[in-house]
Amino acid sequence: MTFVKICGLSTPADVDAAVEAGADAVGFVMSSRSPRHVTPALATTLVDHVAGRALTVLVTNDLPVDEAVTQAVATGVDVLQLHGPAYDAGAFAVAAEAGVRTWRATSLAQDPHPRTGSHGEDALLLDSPVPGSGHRWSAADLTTRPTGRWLLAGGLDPDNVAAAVAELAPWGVDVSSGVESSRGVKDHTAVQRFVAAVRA
Ligand SMILES: O=C(O)c1ccccc1NCC(=O)[C@H](O)[C@H](O)COP(=O)(O)O
Repeated sequence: MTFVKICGLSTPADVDAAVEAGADAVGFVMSSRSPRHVTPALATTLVDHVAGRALTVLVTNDLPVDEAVTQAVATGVDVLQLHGPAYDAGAFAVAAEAGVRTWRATSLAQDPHPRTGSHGEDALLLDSPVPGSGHRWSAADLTTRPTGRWLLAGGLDPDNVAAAVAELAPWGVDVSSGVESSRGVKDHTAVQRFVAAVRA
């Protein structure tokens, strides 16, 4: 069964909508310039609200790795998603030394031949170059398809996700702006439609 992560949640009602729709994971973004940014206090509240009903993922692209690890531990998330070129293999080693499980988010522009686990990560998320933008990258450019635990992301929505899954057979999918009514505001009906489309 395809794993589903709904990313960029910022209220307890968002969490309930994702979990009740059947999402496997929920993501909380800690990135100063994101419309989905959550403070450490809010992230902790949201993780507590999940209460084990889904995997919790802290996502960042601009925190120094030490700070990201500190926040992952403090908020109690299951996984730290280090997103983009700021994080090299050394950064993943820092997280591993602290006992923090990681996912690595990259794009074909950054990493033309992405390989799950190349930085010691538990899963790979293949995204567009601008995270959370809804930009759809071309699967035709994917010459080497990752194997193992990899998630497809970037421009997915309830109407295109089934075809994307059929075409690329990823281990999982991730969505943010494709299930929003306006930037940073989750549309709970769209969340439900997205998960149902993947499951169907
Ligand atoms: O969503 C953000 O604003 C964001 C900001 C900084 C780093 C990562 C961010 N999102 C991470 C995700 O995993 C998104 O779900 C992924 O980029 C897909 O986004 P979308 O194309 O909008 O579905």
